[in-house]
Amino acid sequence: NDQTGLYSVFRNPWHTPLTIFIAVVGVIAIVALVTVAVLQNKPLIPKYKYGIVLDAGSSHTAMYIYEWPAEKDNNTGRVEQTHSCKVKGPGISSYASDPKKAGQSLQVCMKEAERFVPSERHEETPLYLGATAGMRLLNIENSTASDQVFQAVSESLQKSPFSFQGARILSGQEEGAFGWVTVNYLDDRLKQVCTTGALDLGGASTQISFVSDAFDGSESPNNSVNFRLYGNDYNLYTHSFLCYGKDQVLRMALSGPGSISDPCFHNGYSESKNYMTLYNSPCVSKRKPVSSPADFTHVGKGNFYQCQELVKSVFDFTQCKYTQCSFNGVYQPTLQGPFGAFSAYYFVMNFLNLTDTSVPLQSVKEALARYCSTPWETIKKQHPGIKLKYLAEYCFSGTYILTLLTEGYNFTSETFSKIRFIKQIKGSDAGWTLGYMLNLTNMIPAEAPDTPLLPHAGYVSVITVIALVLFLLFVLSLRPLWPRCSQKPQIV
Ligand SMILES: Nc1nc2c(ncn2[C@@H]2O[C@H](COP(=O)(O)OP(=O)(O)O)[C@@H](O)[C@H]2O)c(=O)[nH]1
Repeated sequence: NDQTGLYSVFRNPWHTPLTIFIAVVGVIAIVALVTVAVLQNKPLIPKYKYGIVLDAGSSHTAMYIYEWPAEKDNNTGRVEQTHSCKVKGPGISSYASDPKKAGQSLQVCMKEAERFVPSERHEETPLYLGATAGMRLLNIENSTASDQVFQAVSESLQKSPFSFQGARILSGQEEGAFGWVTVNYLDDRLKQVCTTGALDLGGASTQISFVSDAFDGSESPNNSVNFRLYGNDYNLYTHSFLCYGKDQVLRMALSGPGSISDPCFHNGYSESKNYMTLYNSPCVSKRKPVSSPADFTHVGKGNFYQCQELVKSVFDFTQCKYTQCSFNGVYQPTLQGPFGAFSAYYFVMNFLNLTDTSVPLQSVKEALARYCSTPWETIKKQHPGIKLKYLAEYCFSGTYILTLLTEGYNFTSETFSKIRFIKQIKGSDAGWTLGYMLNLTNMIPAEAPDTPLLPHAGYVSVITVIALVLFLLFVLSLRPLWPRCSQKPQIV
């Protein structure tokens, strides 16, 4: 008994086998809990999926490769453009007389895509070709030729290792709506009520798309597109003006009165051009004079204000059967919200150094007027690296853009400042291609996806803190077993 008593005085209660066992199991459990929480929620090694879209425009074709993390397909803002390739040569509609060449022209970019998309993903990567206004016009003019071009490009794309999903003409409404989806997706606006309008200027058509409180679709159902994205309903106004891309408007302006001595080209510019090539488009065929010479000399006289009047003459403001119209009798609700203007809007305004819309509209016009009145020789000397075809047209294109925005769409000096001229948003080009792919791959859900309560780092911290608290509680619960300072004198 005495012995036992002595032993109990010297015994460290932590050294009972049960306590040691519980302590070890407790520590292992906590370490395991934290490790599992960290590993389970750590983003896996990035594995990406890919999608390829070819934008067959009127003046050229461009290929875009998109990628997104394989395990998270439907979170906003996660699909990114990783590569783009400009196809050499003109748009596919220019190959009407030799369709095979349209198919061949795509091969260089398709080979590039094979290098940029990892080979184990080739087979499952969807590949789309969408054609816009150039092919819409060819289809109006000669539908057999348009079918042959599609046949040729489809055959060429089927040879690629990707999963070819078809080549087709996008309607103007789709082009406008998908451009709007792209801009708002990249801007992370799709979970919000306030969205950004989209202004797209091509060579053969132009699109305007925006959400307006004043528009419910009833006045002009053809201009209405309804979306349900991430749990929000959008009633989008969109219109595509065929023939109002800048290349076709240039033809219309040239074929009108005063076309030979042209205020939209610089003083000193003089080029011999062919009437046949000018009129070979359904946009201008009605304007063709009964008897015209084979060639004409296109002479510039560099006057912005006269150019503006000439450009205005291509718009019809005389008819409108709705409460309000933009032009050509097309309904347009009151403009609302910020706008992103891309494609040729950006190329032209960027070249002219006029992308800063905080500059008053009047000053923008004055700067363009000064540019237009600069002699052609001076312009060429100032910009030696620029393709002469583009260089010659910037005065016209800038004038057309300002006229379209202010006279056509009714932007005022105040609302003009809400336009942003953009090429890319967060590294991806603004245009219809991304929105088109997101739609076809069902990557934007109608309802908001369930988002985790906490971000990864926050989640791990909370788990760690809870584990520590549990451990402390556990240690405290063993309090009766803690060694105590004995009141009794210790016998040594
Ligand atoms: N200045 C300039 N213009 C360009 C460039 N790339 C395309 N464009 C012009 O921008 C317009 C875009 O046309 P595109 O996309 O082919 O036409 P869409 O099919 O009518 O949408 C055309 O008028 C082209 O000439 C560029 O790099 N610089």
